Amino acid sequence: MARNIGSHYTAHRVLGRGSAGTVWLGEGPDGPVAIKLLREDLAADPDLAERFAHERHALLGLEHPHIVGVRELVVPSGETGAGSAAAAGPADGPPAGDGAGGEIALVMDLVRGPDLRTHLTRERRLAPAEAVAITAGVASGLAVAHAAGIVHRDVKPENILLDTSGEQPRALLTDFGVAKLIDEPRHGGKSGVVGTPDYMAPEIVEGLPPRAAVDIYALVTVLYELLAGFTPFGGGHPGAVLRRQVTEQVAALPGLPDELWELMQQCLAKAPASRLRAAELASRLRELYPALRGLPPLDLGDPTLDEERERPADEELVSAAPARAAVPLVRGAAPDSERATHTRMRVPDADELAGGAHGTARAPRAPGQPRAGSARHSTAGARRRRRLAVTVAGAAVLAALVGWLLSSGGGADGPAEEGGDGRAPAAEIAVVEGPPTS
Ligand SMILES: Nc1ncnc2c1ncn2[C@@H]1O[C@H](COP(=O)(O)OP(=O)(O)OP(=O)(O)O)[C@@H](O)[C@H]1O
Repeated sequence: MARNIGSHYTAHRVLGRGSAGTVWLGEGPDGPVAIKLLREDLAADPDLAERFAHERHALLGLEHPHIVGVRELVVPSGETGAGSAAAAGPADGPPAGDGAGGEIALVMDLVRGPDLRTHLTRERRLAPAEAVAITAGVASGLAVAHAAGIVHRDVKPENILLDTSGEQPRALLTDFGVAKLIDEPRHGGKSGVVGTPDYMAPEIVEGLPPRAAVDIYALVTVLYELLAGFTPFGGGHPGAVLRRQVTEQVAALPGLPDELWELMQQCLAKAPASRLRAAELASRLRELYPALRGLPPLDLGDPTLDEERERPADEELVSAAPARAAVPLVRGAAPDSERATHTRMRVPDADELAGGAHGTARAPRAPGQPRAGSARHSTAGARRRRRLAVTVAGAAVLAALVGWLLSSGGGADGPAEEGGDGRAPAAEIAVVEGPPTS
């Protein structure tokens, strides 16, 4: 049943769900739109509504062929920049944006086509030219955002939509600024980080404030994944992934032209200052594009075989995590026991922080050669893949925690054998698995 959103928009049916809310197919004065309605428990946070209202200008101001445009922001009445009022809908549908239900909704351009996760799952790996074209487009969108002082902070395949309505598919980055707004601490609250470990730049793990270079790191991680079918440091426990982000070097992808690989390595550098800026990344990728045309997807092995071998290890890992009361990904959210997994960790000492003994970065294999690690990065695994995101009370604490994690047994590749030593936990990482991507 249709519901009003603000005074100009109507939501018709659900297109998909994310961790922060539900996206609806809607209708507005200028035709079809997508409407992202934030979860009730998030929207009920007056600070969050205020932050969205405060960022209204930035959210609505980003216009670029590779960015999903935000047309309207509907926030509870009383907040600066509130959307227009309309009658509230029934409890089971999307409520209206008049403040009665306290809703926050982002009215966006409707993208006709799948998200990149869905596309990659279907294709297993993309041909270098396609992967590079997608990445170059998104990089050009990022360049505009970065020039406006906006860092995305959550670049990943789920947030890249493919418009397939034209002759050539066009990649568009969505969810700009949403991660930052949701992540910001309440007044007087603790600081924290929210992100998806596979794409999280090392400086975030180390507690530095996220700057534009984190988006470059994440985007080139996406490029790596499009080419390889798995991310450079993914697999297993999220804490282990975070530790690899900080300590391990990315494994080369056999069969990739040197120039492209060198570019990727530069953008995956641990030091943010070493990475290219978005505009340069876009133009360098476009320069490389003609030489890549006609190259087939990389031949790195059979992901189906990986799936068979790797899935049990992943499940063991989840069940090995100590059970705790559910802790939400997003601060203030209601726990969801069905999709939550958790781990808790103590602060390591200096020796432990040195880490490194349990390195788990995987070298790409020759065809047919099995790969140790998680099913999350195989294509078959991706079909069942649930996104992992991590939230940490105190980003600096995370920096210490991840170094400790593998050395004390939270690592992806040996969780069961290497249990904790019984020291009392002093801080924790809460891990929540998101719903399957639609
Ligand atoms: N502008 C849009 N046009 C068409 N479909 C969209 C649009 N924005 C999002 N969607 C679809 O809605 C679904 C949910 O999107 P949403 O951004 O809420 O979640 P997500 O990015 O998958 O996860 P999360 O928000 O947890 O990172 C996705 O499947 C996406 O393809």
